[in-house]
Amino acid sequence: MVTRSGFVAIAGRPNVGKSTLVNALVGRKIAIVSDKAQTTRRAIRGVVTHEDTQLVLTDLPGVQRPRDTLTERMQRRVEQELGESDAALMVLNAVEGVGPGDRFIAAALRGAKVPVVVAVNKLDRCDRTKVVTMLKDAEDLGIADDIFPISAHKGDGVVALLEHLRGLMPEGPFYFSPEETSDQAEHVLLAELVREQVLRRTRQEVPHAVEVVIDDIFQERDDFVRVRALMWVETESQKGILIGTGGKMIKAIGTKARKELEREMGMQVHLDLTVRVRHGWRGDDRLLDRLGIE
Ligand SMILES: Nc1nc2c(ncn2[C@@H]2O[C@H](COP(=O)(O)OP(=O)(O)OP(=O)(O)O)[C@@H](O)[C@H]2O)c(=O)[nH]1
Repeated sequence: MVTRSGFVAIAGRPNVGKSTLVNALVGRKIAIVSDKAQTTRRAIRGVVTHEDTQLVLTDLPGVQRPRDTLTERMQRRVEQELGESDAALMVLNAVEGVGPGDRFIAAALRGAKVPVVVAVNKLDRCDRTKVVTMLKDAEDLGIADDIFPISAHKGDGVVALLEHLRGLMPEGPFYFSPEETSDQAEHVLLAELVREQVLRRTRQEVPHAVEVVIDDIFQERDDFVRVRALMWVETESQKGILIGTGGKMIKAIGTKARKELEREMGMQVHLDLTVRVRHGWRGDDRLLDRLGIE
């Protein structure tokens, strides 16, 4: 059998629904979903294998103007990923319309030497007039001939998009065995599941100041595993918020995160959460390396 395989770099402003789309394409919970901007700090991949074609999806962090060390590193990663991809998929949010952020990303994609596809997402929240305007605006970005109206949330239009992307992949051997849906180390996925619960429960600067690292996974029995996770924050006050009055917050995060881990790992989980303060970790290259953030 002649197989096709390739990498699809997914770009788009924070919150347009990239993670939801990756999940819809892969059909499994891979990328974390949150209504807070910039959830995805690392490039998270999902793998879709269908018949003779394999797509490796790279869920890129939002392309943004560099603000601090971490964001500059993100930017470098975005450019590197585009250079190593076979197609780029830009996601737009039809509810918010095309804005300066989208044009900034479009400009970055214009230099890409691979086919660019645009997905206009969240159509379930738009009326007909808005959809027509949005498709026109998407076309006016001038980066893609192929524009797909979709609802990643409901799954509408996702199959057509997937079929189109499959057609863009060059001939080549599969990168992953057909059963694999993600190349992430298990601990990265588990850490993201814990962090998702932090994002859901905290406000303002706290969500983005928190990084979760899985410190230890100890399989005690076939059906029981102990997971130790460290939550790094930048200040004592953030630590206080995460722990909460009488430990209420950390308990709530831990309970929900444990259930998510149990679902992911398919066994009983004991989750041990510790909060640690690391002042200014965003600017610390050594710590970023340890956390696996490039
Ligand atoms: N109504 C509707 N909501 C959607 C759709 N797709 C995503 N959302 C919602 O939009 C929000 C952001 O979705 P994400 O998938 O986290 O967005 P993202 O682009 O990955 O965001 P970052 O990772 O933060 O850059 C979530 O609340 C999703 O449930 C859609 O098709 N329709």
